Amino acid sequence: MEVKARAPGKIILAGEHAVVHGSTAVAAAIDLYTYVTLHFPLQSAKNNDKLTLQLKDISLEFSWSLDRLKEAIPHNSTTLCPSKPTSCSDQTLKSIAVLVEEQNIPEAKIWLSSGISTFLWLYTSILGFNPATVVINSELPYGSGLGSSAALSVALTAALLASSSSDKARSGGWLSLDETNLELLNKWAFEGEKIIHGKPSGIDNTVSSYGNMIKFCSGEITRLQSNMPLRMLITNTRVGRNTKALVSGVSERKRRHPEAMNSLFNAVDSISKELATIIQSKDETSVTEKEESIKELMEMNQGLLQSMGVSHSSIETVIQTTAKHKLTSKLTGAGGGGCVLTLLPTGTVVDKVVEELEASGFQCFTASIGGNGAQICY
Ligand SMILES: Nc1ncnc2c1ncn2[C@@H]1O[C@H](COP(=O)(O)OP(=O)(O)O)[C@@H](O)[C@H]1O
Ligand SMILES: C[C@@](O)(CCOP(=O)(O)O)CC(=O)O
Ligand SMILES: [Mg+2]
Repeated sequence: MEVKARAPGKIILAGEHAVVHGSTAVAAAIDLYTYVTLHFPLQSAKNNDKLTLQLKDISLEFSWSLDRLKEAIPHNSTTLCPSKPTSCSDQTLKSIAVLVEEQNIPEAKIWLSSGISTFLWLYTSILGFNPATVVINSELPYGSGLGSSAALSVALTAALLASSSSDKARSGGWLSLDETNLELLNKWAFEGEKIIHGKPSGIDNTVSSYGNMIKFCSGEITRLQSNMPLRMLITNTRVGRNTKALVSGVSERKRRHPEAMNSLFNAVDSISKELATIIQSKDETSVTEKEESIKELMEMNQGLLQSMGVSHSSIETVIQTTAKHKLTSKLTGAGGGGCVLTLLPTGTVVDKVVEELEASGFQCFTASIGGNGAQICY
């Protein structure tokens, strides 16, 4: 039996980092996905005593005996409760880290460790110690601000919950989830993000679960209906970084300068709320006027992110390059490298700016904004 799921990456239009500290943020799904396929062996099959993880686009495979997993991860199979999202305790995370270390991940790919830990926690928490081969394939760049960690947690959880549900009539295509299942999915995915992000806000897994565009503040979700064209150029600086470390760095700066940092967070909150209002507005304001306001809000948000200490010279190079073409850019996601968003006002011709950015070694692409959320396929 086989179950598939997919979940999108995302861009944060405004509010990253501040959203971890209770400010409003605006995010949208993009049409780059992480795919998860669960293959369950027949009872009679010889390999039905292990759990195998295949990371297709990275060409790596990991395998654990079910007995080894039972030793390390304290799950009582009789109390397995997929309907009750549970955090991975520090103690269990340490045991899971040993299971990951035993796999001898190549040094150059050691950044995978937290993703594999998330996989082990979510798999055993939702499906228990059952044999399977889990194949994961992603279109998203890793550690680049496009929410690959959230897409992993959401797609994996969607496949696991789908495989544990009773009605598995062949769907013949991608099916979206109902509100009840989306809520459960999002809560489990948030537990996965905690392992990778340390202290996630929840916006990434939420927009990956629900799709489209959302306004998010301390767990409160508002679905946004855009009433204007929004085209963004995404430039990957190809500078790797770690969201958990960057998020922790902002928290440390807040500990050292609480009042100043809270003022920054309040300013970001206002920017995100104004952005959401502009995107949804149906008044007679022209698209050009709305685009000019959005450019200004992006510029202000970028300045505040610099003050939080999460910009990077590569990001500044993209910003300066696009500014020469009268375009406005801001980092998206955790920063410190990763991806940069550039607003493309109606009628913008991007050839020249893309040529200049790629000549600097950056990778440019446009992704459609506000697509599907998590989907399953039997
Ligand atoms: N398909 C995947 N397979 C395994 N691990 C993944 C996958 N996608 C993401 N990850 C994990 O998530 C980490 C990147 O998450 P993060 O630092 O939050 O950056 P971002 O979410 O912007 O990509 C990777 O280092 C890896 O541990
Ligand atoms: C920095 C933050 O606001 C977004 C992180 O995005 P990403 O993992 O870099 O794609 C963290 C969070 O909201 O959990
Ligand atoms: Mg992430």
